[in-house]
Amino acid sequence: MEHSGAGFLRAAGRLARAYEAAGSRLNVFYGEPASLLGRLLDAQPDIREVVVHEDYTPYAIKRDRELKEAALARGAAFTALPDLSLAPLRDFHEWTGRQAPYKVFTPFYRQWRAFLAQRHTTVYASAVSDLVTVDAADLPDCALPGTLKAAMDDQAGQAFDPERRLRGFLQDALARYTEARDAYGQDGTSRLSASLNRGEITARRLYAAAGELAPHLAESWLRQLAWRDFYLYQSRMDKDYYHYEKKFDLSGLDDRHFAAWRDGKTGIPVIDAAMTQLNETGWMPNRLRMIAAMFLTKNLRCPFIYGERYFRLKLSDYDNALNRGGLAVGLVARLRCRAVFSHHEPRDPVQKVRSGRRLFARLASPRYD
Ligand SMILES: Cc1cc2nc3c(=O)[nH]c(=O)nc-3n(C[C@H](O)[C@H](O)[C@H](O)COP(=O)(O)OP(=O)(O)OC[C@H]3O[C@@H](n4cnc5c(N)ncnc54)[C@H](O)[C@@H]3O)c2cc1C
Repeated sequence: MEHSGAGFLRAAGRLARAYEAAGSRLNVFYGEPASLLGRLLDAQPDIREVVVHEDYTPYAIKRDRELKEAALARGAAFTALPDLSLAPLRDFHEWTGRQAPYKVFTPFYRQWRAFLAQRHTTVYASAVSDLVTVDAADLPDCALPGTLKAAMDDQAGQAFDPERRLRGFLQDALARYTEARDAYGQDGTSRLSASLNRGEITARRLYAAAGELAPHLAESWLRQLAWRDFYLYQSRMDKDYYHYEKKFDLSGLDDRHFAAWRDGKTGIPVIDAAMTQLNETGWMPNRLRMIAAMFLTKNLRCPFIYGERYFRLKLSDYDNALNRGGLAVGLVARLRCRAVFSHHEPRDPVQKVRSGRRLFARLASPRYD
């Protein structure tokens, strides 16, 4: 199973055990979401409201529309909370007073900081023990299949606590973050992306904790959280975001070198080390994701969708909007705006990765010793 899927199920398992410890129950069903919800509401007429977290991928938008229809058809209210991003994106866009959405990061970032300074939404205060749950175990034919159940019951990483990781990072590592985040031989970033993406901790909590524990140090870290919001914003506002491959002509590109890239056999140490790290651990630091994606699309001239699909299978923190943003931005920028593309591109990429980046290559891939 994919790294990110397994991670999601393990996180769901941790949540189920937290409910159990609080004397209640997390009900998990397997099947087509809207039809399951309909069956659940029919079986439990006391449920008056269905609450979900807003999500912006094409699949999620369609799923949530169908869930809403199923709820309303049975007289239950439907509420979608906009808490995936740090700034609620619809409110933010209205607040800016703009017609056209931002397409460039820096002006977006300036307004985003100003918006948060004025209107930061605080973290929800409810704990698992505050929530009332029902026992819906008798809904027939919708138990998790065995492999998914096993992944949910897998207690590897049981002790992982995103809140503890967050506090540890803010107290011990944030002071070095600006230098360390691109020094990929070190472990200088928070490693909270997977927890954020599967909803174990929210961006709001990160923002609040940074304000409490290290306000004077947090700017360059908040800038990275702004990138996350920027891609989520683009994914909502840009109607082509999930369809660039249909919009642009990729016919001049080809996949001849994709297998070498995927298997870490390009002969360029830093690329091979980065891909080896990904293949063996499900992780790759941000700067290496940028370099590996650029190398695939620009140097090897491979369509970005190959890299996108491969990262989807392998990244433990895979997220559709962020992965597509990271990968497609090079392509779109190259087609629309050369200056932005060049900004990310080393002047002579092959030379630069060959000369300057051997340390990481040796750490992650001993065959380069
Ligand atoms: C090609 C490519 C693919 C990517 N795919 C994903 C993906 O599938 N899932 C994913 O979560 N991130 C993705 N990113 C963004 C980024 O690489 C990761 O979020 C980051 O490496 C996570 O490490 P961290 O939690 O230690 O981040 P930190 O440096 O501690 O940053 C804090 C948080 O800010 C956000 N963030 C940091 N850098 C970026 C960035 N460049 N873009 C957007 N958000 C960012 C993340 O949510 C991160 O957890 C991708 C980037 C590229 C270039």
